[in-house]
Amino acid sequence: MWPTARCRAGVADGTVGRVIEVNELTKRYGGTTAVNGLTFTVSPGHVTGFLGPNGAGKSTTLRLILGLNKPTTGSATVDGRVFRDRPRGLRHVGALLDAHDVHGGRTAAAHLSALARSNGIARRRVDEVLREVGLAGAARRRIGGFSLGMKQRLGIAAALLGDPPVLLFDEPINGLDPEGVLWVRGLFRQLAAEGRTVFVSSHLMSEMENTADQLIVIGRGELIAAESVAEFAARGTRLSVTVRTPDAAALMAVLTAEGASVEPGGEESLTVTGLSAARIGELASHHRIVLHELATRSSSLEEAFMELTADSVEYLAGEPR
Ligand SMILES: Nc1ncnc2c1ncn2[C@@H]1O[C@H](COP(=O)(O)OP(=O)(O)OP(=O)(O)O)[C@@H](O)[C@H]1O
Repeated sequence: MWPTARCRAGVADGTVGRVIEVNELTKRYGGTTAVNGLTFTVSPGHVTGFLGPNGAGKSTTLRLILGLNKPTTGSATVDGRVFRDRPRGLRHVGALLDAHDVHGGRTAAAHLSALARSNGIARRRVDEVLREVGLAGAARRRIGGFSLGMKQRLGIAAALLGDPPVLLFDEPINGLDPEGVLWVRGLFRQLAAEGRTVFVSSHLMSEMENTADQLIVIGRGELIAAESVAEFAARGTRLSVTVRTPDAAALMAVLTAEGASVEPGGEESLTVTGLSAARIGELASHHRIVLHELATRSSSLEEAFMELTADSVEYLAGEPR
């Protein structure tokens, strides 16, 4: 839970815009097109996952939303305006972009105090956010000695410092231990439940499926999907049936003749698509083929993500040695 002292002015007064709008956004670096004609909206009250394989353009898009880089064409706005034109800084949008991008010689408290001062934020927020992210005990330690997980927590503290209605996080789960991962998921959901806009990038669907309720998926700088997690999951729900039988060749012939697509696996198992488990059972019984296993499985969110982004994966590993 939030400390009672937590200020909520920006959130509670309802006057601060929370919608992120990305419109026909393109960013080129010389011959590299990092972002290509992206259009999407991120709304308050949700955790929106921003997914894409390595090099898809997620960090570039977040930097453009924050006004840290200029678009080649198109626009990225928060509350209808380019963010760098807004005077309220960290009190409007909080962001964790790169956890390493901090002065290692400073203490955690000094780092946050400097940010608070330059953004007109009360000093007491420094202690509040340090407590919130579990770093109160490390407040006087130099950041240079922090683990990646501690730096992520510090970056999250900095994002929360101004109690902003809009929050962006670039790969915040990297380096966190299991307790940290659970904590950060709960934190994001809590922030969204408070009516904030929470936009979180990741290259792993598994990190997002228990956290986000909306998804923006990109590949090679282009939009692949913008929908709820439930809608995204439905795309990938291609049912397959796993069958184990000592007579795999005979069953394969029967099922193929019925129009199913059958892939042989190890240990006398077959993976069948295009026929229900019930129909496979009937056919096996009719042909007196013994079954040792008959199980339906639906493809996971991770598989749906891999399928959808397969054509846009830039960096593929070779065959294992
Ligand atoms: N400053 C830059 N100069 C040149 N190319 C850049 C620059 N920033 C990003 N790129 C290129 O733009 C593309 C998108 O990079 P970006 O970092 O936005 O992707 P990402 O989805 O955040 O990837 P990752 O998950 O690996 O962090 C990549 O091909 C990258 O090499």
